Amino acid sequence: MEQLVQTEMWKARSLEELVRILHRLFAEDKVSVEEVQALMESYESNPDEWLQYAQFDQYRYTRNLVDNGNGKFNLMILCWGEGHGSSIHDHTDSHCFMKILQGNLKETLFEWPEKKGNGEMTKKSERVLRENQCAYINDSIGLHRVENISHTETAVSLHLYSPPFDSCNTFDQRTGHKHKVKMTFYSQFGERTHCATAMPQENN
Ligand SMILES: N[C@@H](CS(=O)O)C(=O)O
Ligand SMILES: [Fe+2]
Repeated sequence: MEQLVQTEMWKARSLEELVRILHRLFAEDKVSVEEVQALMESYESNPDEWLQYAQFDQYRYTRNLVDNGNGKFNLMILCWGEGHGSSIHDHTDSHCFMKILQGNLKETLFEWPEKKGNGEMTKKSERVLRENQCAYINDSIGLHRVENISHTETAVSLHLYSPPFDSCNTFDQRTGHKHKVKMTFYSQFGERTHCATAMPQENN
């Protein structure tokens, strides 16, 4: 029998509703990247709904777990102080959605280095992501670095990773050498954790 393909357009009216719809989408066998991206973009950031998760550190960006997606995805809020950024990194073969909740973040894309990388990494593009925009990346698109380049404003972003992962590779921009790092949460469900390591920030 012929099946009708349903192309629903979701609108998330709150963070809670966003989480609910994400659970529904990820319970299916196949998940559409465009659908998740559009859904995340449809949520209009409301600080009252996410402030409880937004814990900042003085020295580096923090990762704060909001929901573990029934094992299918991790949804987290990242808090970026003025000038904070990540190293160039991959996403461990997962899908990565990144929505801006507050402020702006600069995303720089890089090509994967040659196997025996021994030189400056190739920059592909850069862009500034603004409030409510949702970007997408995976390892076949390339590597990226994310930075809050503002000296006066903090930034907050909402990231969804599927499947969840707790380590990734960082890359030295000058040499292309990679280094595996473990990533932990600064807080989980609003509660501060004991160990917390985010990616060390290179100073380029
Ligand atoms: N992928 C990074 C954040 S970002 O710089 O895209 C992380 O999960 O910590
Ligand atoms: Fe990333």
